[in-house]
Amino acid sequence: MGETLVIGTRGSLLALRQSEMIKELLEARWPDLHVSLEVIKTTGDRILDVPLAKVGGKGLFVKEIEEALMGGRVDLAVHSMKDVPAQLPAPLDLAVVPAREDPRDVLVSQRFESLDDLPHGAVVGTSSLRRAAQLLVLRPDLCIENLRGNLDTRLRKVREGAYDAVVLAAAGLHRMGWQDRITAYLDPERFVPAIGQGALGLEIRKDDDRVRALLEPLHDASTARAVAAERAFLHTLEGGCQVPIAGHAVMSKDGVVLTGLVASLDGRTVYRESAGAPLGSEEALGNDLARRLLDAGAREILDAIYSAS
Ligand SMILES: NCc1[nH]cc(CCC(=O)O)c1CC(=O)O
Repeated sequence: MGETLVIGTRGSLLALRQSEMIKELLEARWPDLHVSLEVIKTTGDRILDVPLAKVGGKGLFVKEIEEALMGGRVDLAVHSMKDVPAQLPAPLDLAVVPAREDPRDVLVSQRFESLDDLPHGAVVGTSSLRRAAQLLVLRPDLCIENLRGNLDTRLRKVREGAYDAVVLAAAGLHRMGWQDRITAYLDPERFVPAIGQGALGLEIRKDDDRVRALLEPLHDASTARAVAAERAFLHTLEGGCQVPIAGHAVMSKDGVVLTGLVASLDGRTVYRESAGAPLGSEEALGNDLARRLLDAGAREILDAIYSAS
């Protein structure tokens, strides 16, 4: 009998797929290692009929898994990075960040070819305030309707015609092998992705050197830098996934360029800027860009949203 490692995971098809992928990579790299999955139900999985923005609180999809990690019931949590709040519990560490999947959002529609092709007043389903606000920036005439549920549920609802289109993350569809459902990729300059979208975060106990060493070969330094810039931006804005905030970093050989956006819920007011920095200054870049947006007027948008909720 070799070594064992237990992954704590949500039970959604996408979460299971992502955890399976990490299990396969680890077992391929360490032939004596046996990895098992332990499914944990999170608050976000339990409350499916309420818009996430109304459920409130940060980390709805990670909290129970982090508790299992801290309690020693599991050794590793495989999260979608975009579900992980900027601030982690002190005993835990996002130790390893594997190479990023496609960070873009995509449009999925049965009848229309693109965002511009949607008819006036078309019904688009999303429960993301970020997606809703950016849809309204580009197409103020659209009718945004709340749509929660796992990826498979959302795809079924658009297929059944309950919505003219939905917006989803390319990464989830790619990982599930459902890329044939994608109608159009949205340009990340025009439709800015969520902080951490397309990246996974491997979370462990900070003092667990055994698991840290096992995961080490899966780390991608370039993705980690991009995500560090995006998460510093989020941290300084003090945002959860319940506010219309977007951030996307692109790495080059010698630097990083970060685009950040804060929009009002109706998409009528948008603050958006890009800035670059040399490698190694990702956190400062994210913090600075957030402060610039706050000073430009984003603070008023966020204050209004937080005081209303
Ligand atoms: N909000 C749920 C969620 N969390 C991560 C992904 C996609 C995978 C990723 O971004 O890595 C999704 C689905 C979606 O937004 O379409």
